[in-house]
Amino acid sequence: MNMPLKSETLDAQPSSACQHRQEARLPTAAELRQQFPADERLVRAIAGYRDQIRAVLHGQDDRTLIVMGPCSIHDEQAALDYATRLKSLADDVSDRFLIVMRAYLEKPRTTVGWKGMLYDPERTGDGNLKLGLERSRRLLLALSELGLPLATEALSPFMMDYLGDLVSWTAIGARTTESQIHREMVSGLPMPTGFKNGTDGGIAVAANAMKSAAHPHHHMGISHGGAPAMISTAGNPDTHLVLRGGRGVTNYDELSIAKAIADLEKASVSTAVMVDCSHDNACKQAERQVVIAQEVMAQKRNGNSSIKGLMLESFLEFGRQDDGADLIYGCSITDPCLGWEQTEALIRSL
Ligand SMILES: O=C[C@H](O)[C@H](O)COP(=O)(O)O
Ligand SMILES: C=C(OP(=O)(O)O)C(=O)O
Repeated sequence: MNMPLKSETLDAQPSSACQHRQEARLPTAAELRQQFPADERLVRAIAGYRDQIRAVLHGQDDRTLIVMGPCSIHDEQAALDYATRLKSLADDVSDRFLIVMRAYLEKPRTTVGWKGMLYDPERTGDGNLKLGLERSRRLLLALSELGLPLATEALSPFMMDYLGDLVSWTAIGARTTESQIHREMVSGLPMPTGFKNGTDGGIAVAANAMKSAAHPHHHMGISHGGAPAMISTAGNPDTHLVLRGGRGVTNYDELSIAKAIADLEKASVSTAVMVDCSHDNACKQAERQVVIAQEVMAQKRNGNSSIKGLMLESFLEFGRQDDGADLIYGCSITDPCLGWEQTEALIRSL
């Protein structure tokens, strides 16, 4: 049975090829960037943010990198409101902390679920990548205009071609750190990148990922102009581990961090570590992030110079809600987040 095709479909496929999929044209990365361009001033600012993050990771800047913001963005206005507050806080604490906003547009799912604004901006379940790409790029431009460095999770290997010029730090998630395709992609990325430990808590996959991503690769891809291409990458020297716990076991305590650093040393990769205070470290209880962040910062103050950063999931309102009618403004529809008051109090207390 052939599925009915939506508008702007591609040329007819041989019948055996179209039984299980349909295709709809998307703008090329070059087209989207041309439609929503980043001006010279923004490009320079983003290059500067990336350099600052590198300096923290390589120990030339003593500040702590904090990647913080909503688990996912579903409402542009709420993201902008959050960013406005965050920018003012970031400026106040800029002598101690380099704050980067989580502007996560893609969500990796354990099985199925909403995959983020990029895929399904109207959350109908039908998917609309064309609109998702446009809204995502417009939002990243608007957030960048506020003067904040931005972070994403790089899930689709094609996303960075569309949006990567607006991103200062990115993560490869726990579910994809072992993927060769993601390691190849990181090898060609112009920004510092954190590899999460695996969902089982394993550090070796992240250490292997860092090794692989530091190397040049040749891989299949799509050019900015939209043609199939062999992509050749130079290797990314600015990767690091993100500890996020695994299988309900945390890994932010002194012993776990020391063990992770020893594993990184053994693998001869960077020992720079960021602790994700959420996910399995918080056992999905957002409020736990507060004590975790305080404990990790105490370890750093006590001399653990490998600890370079924290990740926090935070939004305007505490907790999470199921998607549907009558949504609470500024409350996560994926993982639970700290609310703004708690977030601000935490950062100032650190
Ligand atoms: O960060 C968000 C989630 O932890 C991740 O996307 C997995 O979500 P799920 O287990 O609800 O699918
Ligand atoms: C999905 C995320 O994290 P992890 O890959 O650690 O589950 C995230 O940070 O949003």
